[in-house]
Amino acid sequence: MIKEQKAIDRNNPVISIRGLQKAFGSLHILRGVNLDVYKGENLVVLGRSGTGKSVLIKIISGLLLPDAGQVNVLGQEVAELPSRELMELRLKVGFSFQNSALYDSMTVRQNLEFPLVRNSRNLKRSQINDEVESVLDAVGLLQTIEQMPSELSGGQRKRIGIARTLILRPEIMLYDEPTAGLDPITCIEINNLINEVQEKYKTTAIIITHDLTCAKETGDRIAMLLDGQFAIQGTFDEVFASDDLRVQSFYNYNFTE
Ligand SMILES: Nc1ncnc2c1ncn2[C@@H]1O[C@H](COP(=O)(O)OP(=O)(O)OP(=O)(O)O)[C@@H](O)[C@H]1O
Repeated sequence: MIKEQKAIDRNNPVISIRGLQKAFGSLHILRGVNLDVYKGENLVVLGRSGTGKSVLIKIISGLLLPDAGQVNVLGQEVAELPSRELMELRLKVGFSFQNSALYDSMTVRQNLEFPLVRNSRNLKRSQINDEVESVLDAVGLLQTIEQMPSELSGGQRKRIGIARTLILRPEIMLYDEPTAGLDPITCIEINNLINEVQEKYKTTAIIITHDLTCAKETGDRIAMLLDGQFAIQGTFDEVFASDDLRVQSFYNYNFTE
């Protein structure tokens, strides 16, 4: 099922990138990336392994510095922010890591309380409980609240990882390979969850994936990273109607539906 098209305000980018370059030694990964991500959209970034997708979202969240170019997130130039402002911006940018490791020695409740208590020190016990329960309910796992991570399935752990990012109510969600290593049914559940999060929390998201079903079902727009630049952007159908051979071979090797 292709995601329904929705109205997107293209005058209002929450992420705006111009001329972004990043190299590691002689390896030039990002070679003049331009990208706008608009409020409320799910943008899927596709690209072969090693093309720099994770590097891109690490730069957006201030975890890595660019070599050149502008990276504006929620109205601020990330590379120019003093550390305190960068910390504040990071709270608005939720990063759901590929291997969203939970603390094994803590219950689900404690795992979710941890970022909340660390970042919002003045919350009352009852507010913390409410927040934890609300976000767990949103990912459909309220019943696991007192369980240990080892008692959960891979898909459930992934959902709790997303809940842990959501609990700080970020304006932007960055998902790094959200369906990697999951079986097809669990992938569908995670795709649905990404769309539910967008609806319920009105987040803007960048979703990095190799999984074309995930791209089709979660992406309002797709951007393909090819040779260090976003050469092609559009809806899923628009991107894969391209006769660019790099796009065609990506499709043929990755689409399994
Ligand atoms: N901190 C770093 N130091 C040196 N090289 C790095 C660093 N981070 C990433 N790289 C290199 O940059 C390239 C792009 O890495 P990145 O993780 O962004 O790829 P990717 O497109 O996300 O790939 P995959 O789909 O396999 O996760 C790789 O060659 C990687 O080895």
